[in-house]
Amino acid sequence: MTVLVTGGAGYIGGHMALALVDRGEEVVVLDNLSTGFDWAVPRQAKLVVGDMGDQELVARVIREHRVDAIAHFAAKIVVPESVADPLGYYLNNTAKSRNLLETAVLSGVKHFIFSSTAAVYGETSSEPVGEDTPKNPMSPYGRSKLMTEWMLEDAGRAHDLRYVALRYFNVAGADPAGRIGQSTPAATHLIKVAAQTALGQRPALEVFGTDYPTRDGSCIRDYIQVSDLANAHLSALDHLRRGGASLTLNCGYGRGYSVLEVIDVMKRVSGTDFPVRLSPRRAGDPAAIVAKADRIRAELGWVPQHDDLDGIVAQALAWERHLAGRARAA
Ligand SMILES: NC(=O)c1ccc[n+]([C@@H]2O[C@H](COP(=O)([O-])OP(=O)(O)OC[C@H]3O[C@@H](n4cnc5c(N)ncnc54)[C@H](O)[C@@H]3O)[C@@H](O)[C@H]2O)c1
Ligand SMILES: O=c1ccn([C@@H]2O[C@H](COP(=O)(O)OP(=O)(O)O[C@H]3O[C@H](CO)[C@H](O)[C@H](O)[C@H]3O)[C@@H](O)[C@H]2O)c(=O)[nH]1
Repeated sequence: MTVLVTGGAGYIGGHMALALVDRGEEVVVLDNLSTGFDWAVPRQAKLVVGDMGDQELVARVIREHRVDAIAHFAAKIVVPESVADPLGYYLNNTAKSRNLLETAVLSGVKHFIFSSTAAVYGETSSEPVGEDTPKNPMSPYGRSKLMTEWMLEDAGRAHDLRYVALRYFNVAGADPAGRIGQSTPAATHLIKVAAQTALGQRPALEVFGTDYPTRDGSCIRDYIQVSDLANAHLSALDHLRRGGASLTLNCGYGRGYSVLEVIDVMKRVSGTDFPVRLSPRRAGDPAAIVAKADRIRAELGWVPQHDDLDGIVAQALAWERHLAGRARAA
């Protein structure tokens, strides 16, 4: 039995590939390396460089590696880019996911895990956000993901395929053992950008909006550590292999931190008082989004191990230092 990890050369897929090989699973990664890195794939996993929408290639990989489950991470993930290039996002994230799903069904793969996102909810009035909250995605990125959830739901009803769709909240941190982390140089995620600023790689950290209706005026997010998230996928895989029913679950800790609170933690953990600029709101940012996080614990028995913002920030910082060392050595 082999798990096919699409997007396994990327940030979160790479942590999943690592979590799988760490517990002795056979893993094949399929990645087109558009934002991923071949060196991020664990050496015990096989890397196939190619496109997840290429049905001939995917069918061959499934056959040759006797794939029994697909963990589908491959996607374009930058919200403002999706606003500028919606059709590119619908092609890569929705149309190619359709192809992948069809290949899975035709090839007899019965277990499918999908990387969805809290971006499917959009601006919400309820806090924390439960899985049944009405979906109102604010960007083509969020819509491209919601459409894939719908395809999964329909395909699951029509075919012998069960799935777990995991809606990640804000993913951050790195492998606690320091083997991999978030490596995209132009990443826009707050904790990564704050780590780069603390190391002097950026002149200042911008706070996008301080006039939100929140406790300190800045946006509130639920930051989930990336290996905890990978472990949630392992639990999802075990659930499906046990014959469990299809599920759609939030992945978050159920607690929110504001942008200003995250900055304080980064300053304290790094010991650097880096410059911070108060800037206007960034388009498309909801004021607050925090997971209602009980369903995943009940359904999968998932128990987070790294629910600690100081630790998450320290991991992000350590990984950024590692990347700077790599760049100097290159
Ligand atoms: N990072 C977050 O905070 C976050 C939050 C919610 C959901 N997600 C979802 O998690 C998944 C992984 O995100 P990430 O942060 O690791 O991003 P990432 O950019 O690091 O990883 C995506 C990987 O997919 C690959 N890829 C993209 N299109 C492909 C294609 N057509 N064929 C083959 N490979 C392709 C890229 O090369 C890359 O390695 C995505 O589906 C994303 O929507 C991420
Ligand atoms: O330099 C920065 C970067 C971010 N922020 C703020 O920090 C918060 C978090 O922003 P991120 O860019 O880190 O994350 P988002 O909440 O925008 O989005 C992330 O989580 C979403 C789910 O909630 C989606 O899945 C999306 O793919 C993923 O990037 C936002 O209020 C943003 O305005 C800043 O103030 N300055």
